[in-house]
Amino acid sequence: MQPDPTPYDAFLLVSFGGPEKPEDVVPFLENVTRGRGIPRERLVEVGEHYFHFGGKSPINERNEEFLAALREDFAGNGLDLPVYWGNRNWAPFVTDTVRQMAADGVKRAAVLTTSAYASYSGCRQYRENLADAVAAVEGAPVLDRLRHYFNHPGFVEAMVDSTLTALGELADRSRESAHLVFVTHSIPETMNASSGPHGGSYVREHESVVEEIIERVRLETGHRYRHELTFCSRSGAPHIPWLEPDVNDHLTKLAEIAERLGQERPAVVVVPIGFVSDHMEVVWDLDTEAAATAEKLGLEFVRAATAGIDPRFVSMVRELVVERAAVERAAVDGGPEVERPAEGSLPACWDRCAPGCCANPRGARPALGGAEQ
Ligand SMILES: CC1=C(CCC(=O)O)c2cc3nc(cc4[nH]c(cc5[nH]c(cc1n2)c(C)c5CCC(=O)O)c(CCC(=O)O)c4C)C(CCC(=O)O)=C3C
Ligand SMILES: [Fe+2]
Repeated sequence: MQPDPTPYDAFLLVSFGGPEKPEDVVPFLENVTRGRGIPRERLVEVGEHYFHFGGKSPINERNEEFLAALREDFAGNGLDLPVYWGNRNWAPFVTDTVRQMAADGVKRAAVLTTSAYASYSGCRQYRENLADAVAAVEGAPVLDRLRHYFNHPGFVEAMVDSTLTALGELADRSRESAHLVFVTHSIPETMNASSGPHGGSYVREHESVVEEIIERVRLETGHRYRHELTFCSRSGAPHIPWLEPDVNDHLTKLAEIAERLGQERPAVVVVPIGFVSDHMEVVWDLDTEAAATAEKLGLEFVRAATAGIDPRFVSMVRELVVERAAVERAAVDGGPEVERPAEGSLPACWDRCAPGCCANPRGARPALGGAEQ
């Protein structure tokens, strides 16, 4: 059966954006941090990460690969929707893309952001970007932001498999005693406290993904692995608390504990559940920095793959579009209840955010995709 995309006539992927060349790095960082009170030293340091890779972030190429995979998946499954792409911080900017969509006659589009979890940075700020774009473009299409997918089977299963594959890369003798070190982007504690409709969603959603992966890996291997949720890419002023432990500190602690107990140092599998593709945080903070920390500490280190263009993750996007289309049709014609798959302890995420969900620390601004729309 052909999937029915009605009421949608387009799909829009919204992402973070990244620099393409050395001259882009400083203006990109200015876009990201405008009005955010990030210390200059931190910007210089992060700039170095980009210069280390020739001034080019991998994120745009990863998104282009993802878009190509989406187009192929949509076409192969009879979902006849044009696919667009816009970013918050670098070209193609969301507003320019929305202008193009209006020019192409798009009336209503389903929108996926590349962040899987609730938080101001990963949710409401994108909703503000969408509101800004719609306000700036005459005749802009209606934009429906799709639900967060951290617990969608397409994401969870891709991450379970990448974890199993990474475990398989460890030496046989170190496998069972290995630690799974889950990693996501650190955010200020206050941003976690205001994430989701009642606060704390950012950490809670990650914890549910961690538990689900641990349990699924146990079903596959018969072994419940020791694990921890850790954080990377801390930014901001030093006196402002951000989520911890930092991944490097955690690796250091694992080595110290082994030392104290007179045990062999454990192998570690780093599982980047907070990042959907190999962008700068993954290739720098994990593959470069955390790998060097592990090497210095004498810990065997493997980094699990990100969801990337895993076919289940790609199909998930199509399934979310078709699901939301059915939800929107049912709201109009009272059609049957729509199945909304989700794995683990939390239900499928809401489609429209409640008022105040992932509150803006700088005060309320217009945001699309709220319950009032
Ligand atoms: C939750 C979250 C996600 C995941 C959700 C999502 O995907 O949106 C994310 C993604 C990303 N963050 C990225 C890059 C940066 N993030 C920064 C700064 C910050 N991130 C924050 C949070 C998040 N960030 C926060 C609270 C700040 C402090 C400033 C502020 O309050 O806004 C800075 C400034 C320098 C610094 O402070 O580190 C940079 C350069 C890139 C691109 C990487 C590439 O180029 O491949 C991506 C995908
Ligand atoms: Fe970030």
